[in-house]
Amino acid sequence: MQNPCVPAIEVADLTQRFSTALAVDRLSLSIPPGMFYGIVGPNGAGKTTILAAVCGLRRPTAGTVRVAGHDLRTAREAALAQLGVMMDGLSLPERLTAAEILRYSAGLRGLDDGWRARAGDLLEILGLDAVPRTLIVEYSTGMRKKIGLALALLHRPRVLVLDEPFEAIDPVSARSIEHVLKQYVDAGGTVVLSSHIMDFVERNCRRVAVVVGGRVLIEGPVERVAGDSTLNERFVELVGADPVRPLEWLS
Ligand SMILES: Nc1ncnc2c1ncn2[C@@H]1O[C@H](COP(=O)(O)OP(=O)(O)OP(=O)(O)O)[C@@H](O)[C@H]1O
Repeated sequence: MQNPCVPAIEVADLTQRFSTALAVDRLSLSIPPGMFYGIVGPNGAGKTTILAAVCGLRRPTAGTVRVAGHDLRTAREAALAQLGVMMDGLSLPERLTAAEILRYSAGLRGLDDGWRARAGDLLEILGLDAVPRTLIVEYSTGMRKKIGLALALLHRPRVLVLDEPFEAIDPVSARSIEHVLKQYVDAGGTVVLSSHIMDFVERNCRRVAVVVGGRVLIEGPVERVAGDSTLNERFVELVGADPVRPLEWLS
């Protein structure tokens, strides 16, 4: 259990400039420990860029990130030790099986023997035990997500950062993953995730930040952000629905 007075993640004035784009613009967020926290926004809003900075995968142009009180710039090792990360594009040893990659990760992290039971549980719950000889290189997109989640959880981090965890995941697996994440939060962990699945965010997240153009448009308890609408309706209202004109060539 984390100290309830110390935010799980604290982002202050985060700015990320790419050559052609200002992806994140002086963004600040304080994410309390022990809850699901959702970051939502339209395509290109900056969600992945924010999460990459939070995980120390990209050094921001400006601003600070603290993980459980540890500044990523001045106490990087302590900050990263608190984190489990699942993001697309993280490279995996492609010629290993799921069990081998978990063993490899446990060795790299110097985990004590308890990792074996956790690895077995994770492989079973995520359905990866059904394909014990399949190499990562042969995995589908959804299977890669699942092994990514298992790797993120193996060392029992205090904060899990998940970029689009349900993208490409079938409904049965999604339910298993939701169950695992709920248990993790019930045990005091913090899940910070980006998602386009408003239904999931509404059902599970205690707080949500709506990010547009690299800035926070609105942040707060999900029921307050949603107001009298569903979160999905509120999102469309906030972000602005594109007018849909009929395409004559389709009729
Ligand atoms: N490596 C990069 N180089 C240049 N521009 C980038 C790079 N990565 C992201 N961007 C730009 O930064 C902005 C934010 O992108 P980001 O991927 O963070 O958005 P997102 O909210 O995660 O989008 P999506 O919902 O589509 O995944 C976009 O304009 C994108 O084109």
